[in-house]
Amino acid sequence: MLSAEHRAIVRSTVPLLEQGGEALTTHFYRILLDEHPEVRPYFNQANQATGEQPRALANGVLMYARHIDRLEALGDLVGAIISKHVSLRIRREHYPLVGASLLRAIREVLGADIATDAVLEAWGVAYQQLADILGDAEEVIYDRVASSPGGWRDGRAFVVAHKVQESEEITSFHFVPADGGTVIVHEPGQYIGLRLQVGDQDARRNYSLSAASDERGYRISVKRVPGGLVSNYLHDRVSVGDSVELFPPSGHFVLEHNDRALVLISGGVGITPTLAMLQAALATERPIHFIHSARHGGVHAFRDVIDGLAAKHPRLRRYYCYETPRTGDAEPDATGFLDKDLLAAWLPASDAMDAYYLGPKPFMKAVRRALRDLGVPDARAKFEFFGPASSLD
Ligand SMILES: NC(=O)C1=CN([C@@H]2O[C@H](COP(=O)(O)OP(=O)(O)OC[C@H]3O[C@@H](n4cnc5c(N)ncnc54)[C@H](O)[C@@H]3O)[C@@H](O)[C@H]2O)C=CC1
Repeated sequence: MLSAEHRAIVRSTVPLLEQGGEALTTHFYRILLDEHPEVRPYFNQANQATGEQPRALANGVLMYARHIDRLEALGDLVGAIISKHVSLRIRREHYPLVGASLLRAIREVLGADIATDAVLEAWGVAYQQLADILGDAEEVIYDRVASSPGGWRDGRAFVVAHKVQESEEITSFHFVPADGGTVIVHEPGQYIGLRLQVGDQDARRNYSLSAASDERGYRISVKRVPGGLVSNYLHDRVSVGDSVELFPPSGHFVLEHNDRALVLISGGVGITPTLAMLQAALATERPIHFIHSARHGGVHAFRDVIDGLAAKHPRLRRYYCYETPRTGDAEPDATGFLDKDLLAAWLPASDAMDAYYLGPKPFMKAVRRALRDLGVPDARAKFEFFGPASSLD
């Protein structure tokens, strides 16, 4: 049971975590992955290398410690973590491994003078509280999804029904269940967990679903990431008829249904969830502004699809921005980086819209700043970003 004294100790470690949180979590991940190789499939090694994963965890730990007296203030962060865990099928038995590694890392990085037995005890109890909150919420979702029409628990075998090259670097995969059954209807914006055996490695990844659900299957659209284990394997080795294992859809970056104009702003492969959102919104009467940035025409996926929809639905306006167009590219609406001036010209009135945006981090930073400058309230500008939102400021 987390006592007032435990809470006080945890709170007092916040400044230390703020200074050294990343060093701590980098060390923590090293301990966890070295001593428990069985959890490696849950972590994308590319995100480890860039420091994204340790950073995201540092943020989570810090926010938790800061709000230990008022956990409800964590709001969206807890939902995002739970969604991520659910999509990778994190189980209760994983939490003690993480907890033990975290405590050891605290002791080794901070040293015994700071990380006293009392500090470690307080963090041990606090971590257990967090593990219980997350573990309980995750079990509820696993049960609910398993008992929904088309739902399932754990992994389910799917077969690749179509594989479609969408650009020089993005390829779509349509999966249908190997058992011939239906699938749970996902919300536009959600992602799915995929489990693959790549050589002797068991790998798990999330991919945004790039089409609205039709109960028969799912589509993801994957960018080939240089050096990426799973994306290259999918592009080069996975073909029609092959099997993959999927975990049920999850994620809370989802389209909110209302009458306001819908603004979808994406950069690169960040286009994927906006495609599912667009499809869903086209079934309503909402005006839609679809804004997409690509480096050039060769890597611009789904242009034909969007152009076709815009020709059919006059309330869909589409705008494309190419950073550096190549000779022979179809004409974009603007060149260079998407910025405030372009958005000002392309957006509807700021008080009558909901914006959703995602793409690479510098793009998201630029869009966030521009939307704020244009008077779009943060509550009307939603984004998906697996790291501290403050790092977008
Ligand atoms: N569900 C999710 O959260 C998803 C997230 N993503 C993220 O989206 C990102 C997409 O990356 P890529 O396709 O590699 O992008 P990319 O490198 O091809 O760039 C996409 C666009 O962003 C623009 N851009 C870059 N820096 C900019 C800046 N400072 N200001 C304005 N525009 C800028 C580029 O000009 C380009 O037009 C990935 O980092 C991925 O993590 C992608 C899919 C789903």
